[in-house]
Amino acid sequence: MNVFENGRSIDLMSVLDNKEWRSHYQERLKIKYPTAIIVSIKLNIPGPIKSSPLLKDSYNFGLRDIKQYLKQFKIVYERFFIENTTGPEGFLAVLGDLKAVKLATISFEETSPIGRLFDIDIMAEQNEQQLSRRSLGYRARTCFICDKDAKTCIKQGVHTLESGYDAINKICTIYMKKQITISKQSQDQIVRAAMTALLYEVSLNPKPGLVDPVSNGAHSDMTVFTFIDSSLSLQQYFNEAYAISHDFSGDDLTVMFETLRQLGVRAEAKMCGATHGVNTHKGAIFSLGILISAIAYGTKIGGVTVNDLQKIITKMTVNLVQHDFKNLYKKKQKLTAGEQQYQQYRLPGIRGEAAAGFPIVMDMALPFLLKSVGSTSQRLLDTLMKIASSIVDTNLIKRAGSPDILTELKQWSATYFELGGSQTSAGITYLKKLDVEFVQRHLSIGGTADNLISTVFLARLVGGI
Ligand SMILES: CC(C)(COP(=O)(O)OP(=O)(O)OC[C@H]1O[C@@H](n2cnc3c(N)ncnc32)[C@H](O[C@H]2O[C@H](COP(=O)(O)OP(=O)(O)OP(=O)(O)O)[C@@H](O)[C@H]2O)[C@@H]1O)[C@@H](O)C(=O)NCCC(=O)NCCS
Ligand SMILES: Nc1ncnc2[nH]cnc12
Repeated sequence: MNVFENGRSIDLMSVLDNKEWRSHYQERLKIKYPTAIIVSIKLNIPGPIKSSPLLKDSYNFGLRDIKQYLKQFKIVYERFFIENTTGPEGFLAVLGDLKAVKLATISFEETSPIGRLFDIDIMAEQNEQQLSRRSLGYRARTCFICDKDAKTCIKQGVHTLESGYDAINKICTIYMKKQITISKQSQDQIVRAAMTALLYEVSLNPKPGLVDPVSNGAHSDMTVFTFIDSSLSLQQYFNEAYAISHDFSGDDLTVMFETLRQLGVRAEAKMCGATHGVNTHKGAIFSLGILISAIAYGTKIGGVTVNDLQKIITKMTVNLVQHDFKNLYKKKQKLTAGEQQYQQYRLPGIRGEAAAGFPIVMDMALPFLLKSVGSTSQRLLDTLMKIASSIVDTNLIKRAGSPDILTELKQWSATYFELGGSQTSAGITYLKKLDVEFVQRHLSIGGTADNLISTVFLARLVGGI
């Protein structure tokens, strides 16, 4: 997730003008609400980009939290300027003790994962000075990169803007993932969501090089019917994956994963039986199996956040990359594309994705899909191309014969979005053109399709599609 994406840079003059405007606004509120405490809430974002769609989302989520921290006080006025190019900000007038209000906002700053990005000023008509953290015995705000005094780091220019952006991205990504919760659902609901995801993905058109109801893309051995047969053959596996994980009571989640893998071997064989030997869903068997297993385990008692789901998955797959890729040179059988690419380029492929907790799906594609607008088809096409912007698709690399193809994939994705994506006829025409090019060059983005399947599955479970 890049929270600065689609953000516009502003100049120093605008920042200074905004500061003056804020100060006047505060003064006016102090006069209008002489017995209230005025709370100014803005984001603390270094650099020229102060606003973007995701920064506005982060602000809105944080605001909801701040109001929770202030719930014991009566709010008599509130006004927010979310669209300000200088960054979202707003004002509250609350009735209560100045110190108590300040302590509540400090508590938000210190305990909420997104609190560090917020700058909250408290003032009242009777107090000339703003109440500071220090005056209440708290240390000054810390730098979100190195944890030292923020003011010193800023003054001395200790960090690059890039490292600041990285830190902000991390804070926002974790925070957003904590906001997405998969509630406890029945085995049937989970399995249905997996089946839905498989069928939605193959029904989507136009996809570059992939199979859909209109075209077989760059796959001469598959049609949409092969995918329907393949999908239906997996229903029992999904049920089993859920059952073994729901019943798992040990602490070592790699044991649960090992059991799952044995089911996966059988599911792959069943898929091959249903498709007459064609690999339609090998990646999806692996990824959806892990997701179902982690959800079944994580929702035994109640809901699980996407952040916690990721933690479960990384515990399940902690040894996966080392285990699967050790001694490849001794292997008698022909190496798979994934193994061969690890040996040649050190690309960890789908195993690496799993071991990292599927970051493309959970950090990027899921929040993107949940926020996307338009018809189901438009939302899924945009999500597919979003995934294409950062995936290391080993299926594509295998077809192209080199990882250099990833640079082209990034560019295709960027051009698609520059043209307006699925919302414009230019974007759709471009996808159709890409499909023709993929077929001519015998390219396919099977890994990207698998990531879309995982994303739709999760979105379905959180009611986002
Ligand atoms: C770990 C396993 C999934 C398998 O590993 P393996 O080494 O056998 O496979 P990989 O080559 O690593 O590829 C795995 C499939 O994952 C998809 N994928 C690729 N990149 C990513 C990514 N970044 N994130 C997620 N998923 C990704 C991709 O699947 C799609 O492509 C399929 C078509 O591929 P292919 O068979 O090569 O067919 P074609 O392109 O048509 O080539 P030709 O036929 O023309 O030559 C399509 O089905 C999509 O699903 C990769 O294929 C797992 O199987 C495993 O654990 N294996 C170890 C043994 C085992 O325990 N097996 C039991 C199963 S749990
Ligand atoms: N629609 C599709 N076409 C080709 N390979 C895929 N793997 C997963 N979905 C696919």
